[in-house]
Amino acid sequence: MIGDVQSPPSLDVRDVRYAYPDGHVALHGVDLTVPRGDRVALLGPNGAGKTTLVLHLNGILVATGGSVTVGGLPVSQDRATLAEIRRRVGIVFQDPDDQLFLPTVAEDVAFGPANLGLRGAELAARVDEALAAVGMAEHRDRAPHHLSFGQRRRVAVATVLAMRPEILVLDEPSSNLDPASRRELAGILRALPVTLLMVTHDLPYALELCDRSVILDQGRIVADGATTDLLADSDLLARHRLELPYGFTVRR
Ligand SMILES: Nc1ncnc2c1ncn2[C@@H]1O[C@H](COP(=O)(O)OP(=O)(O)OP(=O)(O)O)[C@@H](O)[C@H]1O
Repeated sequence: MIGDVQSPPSLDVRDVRYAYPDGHVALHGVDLTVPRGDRVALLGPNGAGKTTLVLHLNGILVATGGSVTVGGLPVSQDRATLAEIRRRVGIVFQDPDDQLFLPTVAEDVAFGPANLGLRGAELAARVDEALAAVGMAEHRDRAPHHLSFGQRRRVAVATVLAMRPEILVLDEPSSNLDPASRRELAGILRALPVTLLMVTHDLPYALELCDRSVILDQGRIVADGATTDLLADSDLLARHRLELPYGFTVRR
């Protein structure tokens, strides 16, 4: 998708630094801009700082230095701002069960927008729209714990979409999915009219969904470019402990 140059970027991370309370420095000055409508993969080996960075995007962690701006609004700990930032940044965590806790799918999807004050027909329309976007409309009255893992992941995506986020952040969206569910989710994600930042170790998934990728390693962005170029660079991948599946090659 082509970035919208008229509006502020969905995400603007400037020189973000973060040290955990034990003194471990996890981010050493990260810069990342994601224009509205783009899909970007965030790659990197275990311990690179990907989760730490994601937790800065909606103010769960507070940077030791630098700034994060979402759709032009700076992340801050001010209550009203933080509530708006959390609406704008929809994070889908790896385990859908962290996001589903109500008796029915529809109630789980309604939870966020109801907290924003939506009621009645407006709320119902929001729920229908989000469930339709992930192909789960027919399951609206089922119990989330009766669904398959792949279906629960889709519902978790719907809970976030129902907030009409500025940016959808997905943590390992393809993990634990069988090949058909993985492919179906890719189709769903590709069709969403939303800015997307996808954290993944699944390099073919990054290639399939994101024109652009960034590689984070030891708390620093070490590459930022076309996914095809990055994945075709075997030296770059090896330097940062990234591996394509056996037999999978990428040509520029
Ligand atoms: N609560 C914590 N206290 C101290 N250090 C931490 C804490 N959480 C993470 N770290 C350290 O910060 C660094 C970055 O961790 P992070 O979880 O952000 O990496 P990641 O790229 O998400 O890794 P993975 O791919 O394994 O999920 C690691 O060195 C990790 O050990």
